[in-house]
Amino acid sequence: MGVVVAVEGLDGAGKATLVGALADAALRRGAVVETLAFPRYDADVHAGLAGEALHGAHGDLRDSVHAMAVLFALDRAGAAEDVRRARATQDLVLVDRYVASNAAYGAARRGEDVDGPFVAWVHALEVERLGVPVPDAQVLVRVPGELAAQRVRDRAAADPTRTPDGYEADAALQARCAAVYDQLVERSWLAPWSVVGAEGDRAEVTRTAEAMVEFWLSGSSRCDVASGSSVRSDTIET
Ligand SMILES: Nc1ncnc2c1ncn2[C@@H]1O[C@H](COP(=O)(O)OP(=O)(O)O)[C@@H](O)[C@H]1O
Ligand SMILES: Cc1cn([C@H]2C[C@H](O)[C@@H](COP(=O)(O)OP(=O)(O)O)O2)c(=O)[nH]c1=O
Repeated sequence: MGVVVAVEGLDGAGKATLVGALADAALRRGAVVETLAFPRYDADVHAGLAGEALHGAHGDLRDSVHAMAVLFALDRAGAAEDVRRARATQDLVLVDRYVASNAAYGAARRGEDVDGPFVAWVHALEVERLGVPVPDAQVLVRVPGELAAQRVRDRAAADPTRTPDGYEADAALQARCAAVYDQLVERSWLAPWSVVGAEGDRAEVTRTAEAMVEFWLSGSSRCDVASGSSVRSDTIET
């Protein structure tokens, strides 16, 4: 039975970069690894519609916080079997955005905090009703909002297919979302969290990834990280 780890954070935080480093670290350790990413824009019609709505299509669809969250949730429901199979056959399953993205972005859009109705609604919808598998651990890639926004702008400048979507272009939303993510961590919402800064260089990302993979795959009770690394894992439990 493998470990399912969801990697979360703002747009441009460095999630995909960390997922890549975690996968490399696990492979170097001889582990069998699978990587998934949500939304699955190309593989799932619900995600496809949500992605198009984020870029202004489908009338007022984007205006509805709940409608957008239902689409993202149905995308995950459609992948639930894949996640269960991966957990059964792999040592480590890395998921770039998962249920907590819906909780953080939806609550932020509604101006709610972690105790508001939206976060509870996401849990009831995705976990209790749709049967989306609960992850074993979650990682918040936490960087200052301005750095994440700059990375989104740089990415768009380098790749015209990555124009910022409606959420990415909304700095106030990203700031509220960062606050909700911090509350989700504080509450150990859904599963234990660890927090990683991604402001350092690539070598530091690699060191951090190696320490985290060692922790998950060894099942040790605490995560020893080289000094200078920015991982905070006191919320990890085994
Ligand atoms: N630790 C880091 N140091 C410097 N640049 C980074 C780091 N992590 C990510 N980046 C860069 O920031 C941008 C966004 O990273 P990415 O992993 O795609 O973020 P996300 O998946 O959270 O949107 C990319 O151009 C990436 O190369
Ligand atoms: C997966 C997911 C994403 N989102 C939001 C977060 C992002 O701002 C946006 C798009 O996801 P994102 O991961 O940024 O996709 P990409 O970088 O490929 O465009 O959707 C949710 O609100 N709920 C979810 O369940």
